[in-house]
Amino acid sequence: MDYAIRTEGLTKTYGPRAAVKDLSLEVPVGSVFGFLGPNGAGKTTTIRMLLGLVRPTSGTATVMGVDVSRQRSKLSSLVGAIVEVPAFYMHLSGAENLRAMALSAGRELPRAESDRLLEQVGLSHDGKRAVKQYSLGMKQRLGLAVALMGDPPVLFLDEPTNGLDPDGAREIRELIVSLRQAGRTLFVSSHLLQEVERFCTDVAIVQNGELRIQGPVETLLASRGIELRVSSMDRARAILNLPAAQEAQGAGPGWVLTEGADSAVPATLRKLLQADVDVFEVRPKRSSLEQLFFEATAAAQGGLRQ
Ligand SMILES: Nc1ncnc2c1ncn2[C@@H]1O[C@H](COP(=O)(O)OP(=O)(O)OP(=O)(O)O)[C@@H](O)[C@H]1O
Repeated sequence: MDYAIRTEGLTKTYGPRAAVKDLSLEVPVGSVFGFLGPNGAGKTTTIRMLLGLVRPTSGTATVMGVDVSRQRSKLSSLVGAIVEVPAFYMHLSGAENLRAMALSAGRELPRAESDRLLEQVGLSHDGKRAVKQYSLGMKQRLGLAVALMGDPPVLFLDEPTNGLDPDGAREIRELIVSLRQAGRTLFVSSHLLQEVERFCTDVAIVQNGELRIQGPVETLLASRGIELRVSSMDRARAILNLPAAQEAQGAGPGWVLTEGADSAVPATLRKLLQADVDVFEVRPKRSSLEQLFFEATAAAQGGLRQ
């Protein structure tokens, strides 16, 4: 497995407090990696270290094989980032802003390239309008166009949908998926677990600067049994040998939960139907990131949280 980003024991302390503690991350090439955690968990500090903006207190981090502390000068061609909505020249157009930003970074941006960047972020038709007329979502997309200058293989987006309305957030999500399809790796920090579940391929959950869980979304949220909505819960439980009072784990009244894999569905249905128990719905019980997060953080707090 090739990793676009890898950290080992990454730590940043401010005075007596550790903002990030002993963090070891593995971000596969071509993934959309959700970096999740509540406010103050250490997400921004981690991103700043990975961008070479903050020096780690200890530990190592590489981006596309480049050590972020020792080879900082090589990082700029490898990464693009939006850490906050960038400060634009409000009276200039989107295209003019891109050219101005490129100039301030010491290079001329050919017209064809600014057109291509605007197209990539869905701003082709608005490139000539002044940025002061842009919505927050459009400004965020223009920020992404800035991050995409030089075509870096890795993009860092810190809370990219913060403050956006549902339409703006959806546009950013679609953009993230299309940027990944072009072969990039996207490292996306967020505290919005439900939202991230929709587009991330991999996630890490951090809390108080420490890693709680990481892995591919598909594996982490794998099926945890089968839920069936039946005409008689008592009889279904007796036939399937399920413990009584199982509602707490199931989806509520009328539903029973079996531990079988998806492949056990036909045999389970046959047993119930042969015993005259009607089955109205069958579905795999999947975990959600939210559930995973509460389980992971509760374990760290000695099981205090449900
Ligand atoms: N320059 C600094 N000096 C002192 N403490 C800091 C500094 N930067 C961050 N911290 C502290 O480190 C901890 C982690 O902050 P960080 O901003 O990385 O968290 P976050 O997960 O990005 O949170 P948010 O979602 O609120 O931005 C916080 O307790 C914060 O107060």
